Amino acid sequence: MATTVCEAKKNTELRVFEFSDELATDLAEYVAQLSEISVKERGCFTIALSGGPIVGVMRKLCEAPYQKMLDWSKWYVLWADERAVAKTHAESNYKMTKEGLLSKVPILNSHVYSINDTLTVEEAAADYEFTIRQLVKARTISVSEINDCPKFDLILLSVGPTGSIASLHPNHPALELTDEWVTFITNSPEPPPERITFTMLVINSASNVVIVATGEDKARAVQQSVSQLSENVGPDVSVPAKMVTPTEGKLVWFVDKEASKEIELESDNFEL
Ligand SMILES: O=C(O)[C@H](O)[C@@H](O)[C@H](O)[C@H](O)COP(=O)(O)O
Repeated sequence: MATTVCEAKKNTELRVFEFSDELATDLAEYVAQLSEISVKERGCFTIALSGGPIVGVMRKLCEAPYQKMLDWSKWYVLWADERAVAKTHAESNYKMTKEGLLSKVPILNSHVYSINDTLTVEEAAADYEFTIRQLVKARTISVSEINDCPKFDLILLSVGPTGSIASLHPNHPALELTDEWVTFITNSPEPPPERITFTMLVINSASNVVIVATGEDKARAVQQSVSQLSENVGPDVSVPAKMVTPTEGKLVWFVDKEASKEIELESDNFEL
């Protein structure tokens, strides 16, 4: 199977890859292009990452030509969600990112904004929102003209088997928050239970959102999230990934063969 690219609806694209290496290569190229555009237009590139397979699929950015080509000194790195554990803990998204990306490319330490792991999860969420407010105030992070929300150049997410994204899980009240930028949960169905997460408000205010789906256990979630992309449906809190519809931005799904098993690419839902 060659790489399949579908324009599922305006500003939403679905890319399906036969091999994981192809997915990683295309993702690296896509992130590199966004970085180049943002640095040219705004002088910096703000990216928010999540956990799961994200750092692994970004691996090609640490290799030639990107390792030397990208203007890493202009990158500002934050997390769309983080587990409330110490930064040295095996489950810390920061630790995973440090080992897989930050230690391999010349991103400035002063441009890396991790969660304060000495606070309670509730305090850490408020503290992280404050950090983001300062970056918005300084215009390091752009601002949405619609709702004054932070407008990240890229939010890079991975979908969970239930359709979760960041640490927003199906039917969780956090999905319906309309004021907060960052919130916390204490009952994540996936361990560890305490996490902080961007709200849908911030995710949907980004200039670009990427959702990565790898592995057969994501097939159902991908099908549920993308099958109605071409229709105008209201928010469906039972499938958080389906709620990702950037207001002024673009969404691209990077899906591997296994995770694409339940979608019918030839259906009327997609224009090939
Ligand atoms: O820190 C986290 O747990 C995440 O940010 C979360 O969004 C995760 O990436 C997905 O739930 C998919 O994770 P898996 O691929 O490991 O199922």
